[in-house]
Amino acid sequence: MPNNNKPIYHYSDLEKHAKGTLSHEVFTYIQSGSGNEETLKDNEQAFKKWKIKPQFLNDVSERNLSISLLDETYKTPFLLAPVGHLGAAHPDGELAVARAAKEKQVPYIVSTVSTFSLEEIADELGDTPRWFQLYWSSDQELTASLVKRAEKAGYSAIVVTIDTPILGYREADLTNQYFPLRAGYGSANYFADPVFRSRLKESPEVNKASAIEELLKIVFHPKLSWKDLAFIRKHTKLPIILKGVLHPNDAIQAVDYGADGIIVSNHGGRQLDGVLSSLDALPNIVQEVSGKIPVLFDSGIRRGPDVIKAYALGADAVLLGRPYVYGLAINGQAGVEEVLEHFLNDVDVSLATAGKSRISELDSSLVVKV
Ligand SMILES: Cc1cc2nc3c(=O)[nH]c(=O)nc-3n(C[C@H](O)[C@H](O)[C@H](O)COP(=O)(O)O)c2cc1C
Ligand SMILES: CCCCCCC(=O)C(=O)O
Repeated sequence: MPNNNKPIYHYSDLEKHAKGTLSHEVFTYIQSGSGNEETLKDNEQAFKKWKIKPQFLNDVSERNLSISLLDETYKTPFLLAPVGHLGAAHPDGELAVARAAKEKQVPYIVSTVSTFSLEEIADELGDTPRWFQLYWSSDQELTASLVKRAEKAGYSAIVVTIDTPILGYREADLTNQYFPLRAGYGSANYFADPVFRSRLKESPEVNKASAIEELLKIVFHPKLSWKDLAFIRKHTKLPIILKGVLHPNDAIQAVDYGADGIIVSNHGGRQLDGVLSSLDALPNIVQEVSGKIPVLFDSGIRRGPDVIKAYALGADAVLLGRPYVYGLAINGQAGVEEVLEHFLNDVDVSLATAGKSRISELDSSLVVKV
């Protein structure tokens, strides 16, 4: 990566170099959180409260980083979190991420608000595992169409983001008056959709600005409630995973309403500021639903030991967010690959130096809260 030809390891260096590459508005959109950014900071701080208690002399000469999830085996212990509007970070956007994910065999959760269509991204991914993150539109027919297209394009799970009935109060973006959809990034899935197109008076090719304004009216569905999950179930055979669970009661509801998995996440501190860190939320949620449905985790993963701690606290998989986006901003596909390579090495070294050989060996006996 362009760091005087030196590789970039530190998360703070990734952030610094991305900042030097991107416009102020785009960098701020990626880096910032909502409100006073307390939750954003807490996400990283929470990892410092947990310490690893390694046990040695276990023969860790051969290690395995693979995980089992929803009847599949994934080669890497993390998936790429859905991050929208990636064309703002790099012209190749999600296509570059897809190529890097394919190279490193890392599963990719593609955002609804991607800059390229879910079909174009799937073409780049080949047989790399992929899930589709759904922003459930208030236009139900459009929602059904997105889900059907994802299934047809080989996505193997639908991730319904539940923490975004509307967008969080993002003071930094409001200050900058920067909204990536309006800036032209993130509408590809809608503009390619026959249902969305049928709603427009003029095609997006003729009047892009008006198509984006129509999209902004229906992108979220604030009326959504638990019973609506049956609607998606009717339209797909794919597993349905709810992203944004922080309360154990929501985890229990997820099981009751037939979800196939949940992601404990506070959206990287970008929705409600003042919510608890994802790591603080994890143990109670695991206690309620572990063994019933998989519990995935994101928000604040920056290094290998963070991955170890999340698994030790009961996560069945973790998602990587901002670090790979900074890699993309700095050097496109190669930048993402470098971040993934370093992360895989870091997790491998962290596993061995914690005295373990497999991700599946990580449990709560390995950590202590201080
Ligand atoms: C720039 C940006 C855009 C995001 N876009 C989406 C999105 O489209 N859908 C979604 O469910 N989550 C989205 N997220 C949240 C991520 O999926 C994930 O929860 C978050 O990045 C985790 O926090 P971390 O990156 O600080 O670890 C976005 C996050 C960022 C930073
Ligand atoms: C009006 C569309 C906004 C999409 C938001 C993408 C996202 O999740 C984020 O955190 O930003």
